[in-house]
Amino acid sequence: MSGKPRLTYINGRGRMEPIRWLLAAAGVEFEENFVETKEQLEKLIKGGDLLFQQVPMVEIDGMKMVQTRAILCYIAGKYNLYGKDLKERALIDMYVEGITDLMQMIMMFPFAPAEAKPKNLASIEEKATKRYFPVFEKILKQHGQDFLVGNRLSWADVQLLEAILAVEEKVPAVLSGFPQLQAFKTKMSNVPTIKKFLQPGSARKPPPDENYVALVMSIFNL
Ligand SMILES: N[C@@H](CCC(=O)N[C@@H](CSCc1ccccc1I)C(=O)NCC(=O)O)C(=O)O
Repeated sequence: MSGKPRLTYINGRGRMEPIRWLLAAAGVEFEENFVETKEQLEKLIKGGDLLFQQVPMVEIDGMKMVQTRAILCYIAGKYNLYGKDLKERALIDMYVEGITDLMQMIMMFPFAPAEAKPKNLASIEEKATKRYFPVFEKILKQHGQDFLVGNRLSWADVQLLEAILAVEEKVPAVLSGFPQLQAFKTKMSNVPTIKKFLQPGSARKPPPDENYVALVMSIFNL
């Protein structure tokens, strides 16, 4: 037993990627157990470790945690990335939930039929530039700190950086109208633990491709 958290999921972003980001930002090394076939998933289910017969599952502090948000909340609390008090935690929850709504669109994009993809991409760009990014541009301008909440790194900063990079993979110029977010991206990308995660060879997973889509479809009933 290494003592490190152990992540069970497919070798791809999916629902586990925000967990990888948060652990990496916290400077926590982790192990990965990749589910590669439907049979492996069924074996895990039979083994009784998956509370709702689903992954992600993270083994941490003697627990076999499931449910992505529950896992993220536990990690944020454990590694002091969840604010200094209830009100800061409330802000972090609001920001993270909003960003998660945007990330859900991105997470499901690869599975849309080809004819729907142009419309879905336009919708991602529309929501990013008209609903979500303007909110964080204003917060950063008004807050006058490097971080979204308080004056230190939190889960919200990590989730926003992940979302900025994910949208830029589809819409490279998406930050052209958001100078505060451009500065935020540069500063957050240079936080040592995040900078290390952004280096090639880290546990960060690549953008979804057709192999990833085939893998997910072969294992899960999407
Ligand atoms: N509420 C749960 C949902 C977990 C979930 O849907 N897990 C899927 C794998 S992620 C699937 C996935 C992978 C990539 C992109 C989108 C999606 I959805 C699963 O185990 N399905 C098996 C089953 O439900 O029987 C969470 O947040 O963790």
